[in-house]
Amino acid sequence: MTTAAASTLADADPLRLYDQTFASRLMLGTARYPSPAVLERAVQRAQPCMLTASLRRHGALGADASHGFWALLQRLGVPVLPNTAGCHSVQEAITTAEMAREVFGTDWIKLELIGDDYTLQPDTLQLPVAADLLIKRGFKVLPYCTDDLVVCQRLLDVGCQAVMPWAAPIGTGLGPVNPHALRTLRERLEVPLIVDAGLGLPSHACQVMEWGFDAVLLNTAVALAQDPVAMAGAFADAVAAGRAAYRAGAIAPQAAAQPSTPVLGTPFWHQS
Ligand SMILES: CC(=O)[C@@H](O)[C@H](O)COP(=O)(O)O
Repeated sequence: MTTAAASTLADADPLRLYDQTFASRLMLGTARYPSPAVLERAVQRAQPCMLTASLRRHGALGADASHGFWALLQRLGVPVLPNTAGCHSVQEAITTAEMAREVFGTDWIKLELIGDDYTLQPDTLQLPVAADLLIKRGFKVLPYCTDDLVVCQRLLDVGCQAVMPWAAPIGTGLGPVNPHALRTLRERLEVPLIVDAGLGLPSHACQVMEWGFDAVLLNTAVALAQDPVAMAGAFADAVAAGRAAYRAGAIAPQAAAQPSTPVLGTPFWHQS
């Protein structure tokens, strides 16, 4: 953490995941940026709490680019959250996680287990199996999952201390396609919930933070924006605004109009 202890751990409202606290509630992916320089500036602007990195992509870059990418991650000084992107089986995910632990020097892992190549929907039946095995091997697992309540409960049953439901399929930018399911998760689960994937606009991020989600993880909406650095900043501001609104306590919407101009002599509303 660099900036004045990151605003005193984001004004004493840190994100708590496993045994660690983080000042920011934004996680950023590192793929698909126009250049490493743009990625670097976007990260500097957004000040995310974690950066995801794919071991498979890292390995596929070739020696020079791979070293360059690793040097960039180290220079940025943001904790790395390796992922198991592209894995389709439990064994593949475990092997990839073990390699990522060595390469990136961290026990954190974003568990991605793809069940359908067209929608990139997670394999929700195998996810708890993989999470269970990874936790037993000492990993801090953040599983990318759907917004299915029972799947999330199973992931918590095997020891995940947070879950990452999607807003929409990866890379679509659709925003929360099933608000009811997401809000049900928030009502029923008392663990950190991170909305991961499918966010397209800062207002999507603000919306889910207003609902009480603890953080968001996104990549495409920033990396493919016309100005990724400005968009990174817009998302960081939106996440902070949504969190502040959640903590401030919103009014309940109601159908009937009520005058907001005080009646003479009763300038303040008070409960009787
Ligand atoms: C980078 C990463 O972890 C992605 O797999 C993640 O799910 C982000 O999705 P979007 O690209 O839709 O934001």
